[in-house]
Amino acid sequence: MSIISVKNVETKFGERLIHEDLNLDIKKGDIYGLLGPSGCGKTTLLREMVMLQKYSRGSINVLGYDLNNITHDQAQSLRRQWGVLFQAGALFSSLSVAENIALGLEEYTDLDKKMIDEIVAFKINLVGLKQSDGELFPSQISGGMKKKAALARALALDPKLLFLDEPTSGLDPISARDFDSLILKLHELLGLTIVMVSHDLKSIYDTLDKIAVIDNKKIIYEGSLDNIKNQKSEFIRTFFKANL
Ligand SMILES: Nc1ncnc2c1ncn2[C@@H]1O[C@H](COP(=O)(O)OP(=O)(O)OP(=O)(O)O)[C@@H](O)[C@H]1O
Repeated sequence: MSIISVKNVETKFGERLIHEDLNLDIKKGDIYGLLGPSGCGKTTLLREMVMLQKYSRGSINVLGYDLNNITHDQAQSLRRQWGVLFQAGALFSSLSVAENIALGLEEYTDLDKKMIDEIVAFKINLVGLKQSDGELFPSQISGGMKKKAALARALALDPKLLFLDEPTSGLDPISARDFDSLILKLHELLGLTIVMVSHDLKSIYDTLDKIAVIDNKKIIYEGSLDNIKNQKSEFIRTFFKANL
């Protein structure tokens, strides 16, 4: 069953064409990677899937909703069903880790404070942080802890779908591998479908089930990593050189 279906999507910024006729299908339970050279439009596609960016042609269907024909209420309901961990979506520096995680629960639910506190404590534990970390502010925690806190925030509303934009970028190799393990654990534990943009080859091989490679405005490959070695693209050959 497709959780996300992208059909003939074209994206333009002014006269500049970024995507031309993109087609891809993400199945329930996949950990699906969007790869490609810098500037090919991976983040833009992710932003289109979560309604933060408009495309100029084609259609995107997410969890059964056609994003071209969606009411305000349906869009709100859809936003509750996914979690997002974007590079730019940093934690609010004036709020503690726990307050950051509680934000979505306060905005989208009418749960009382005691219930919200309990859910926040559960999510802190789920991502492998200590309860005492919840009282700290973003400036007081490491890069790896910030990613975990942002992940706990993304998971606050028990999403079915998780969008991650270069989740291991900026992390040292140990923290990056730790984050990969966490993603795999959460995928199994929560039955999530995960869409991830990544440049991290180790992370790509350790976590992804399926990939789409965008290059020169098009999807030049969609499939498993096993078949990647048969592809003739210059980007694929250079990028995967170490593993071919
Ligand atoms: N809001 C915008 N207005 C104009 N151009 C934009 C906008 N957002 C992105 N772009 C351009 O679209 C292209 C694709 O950007 P995008 O961030 O999606 O690439 P990417 O593949 O994620 O890159 P990277 O791997 O470096 O993060 C870039 O050339 C970027 O400058």
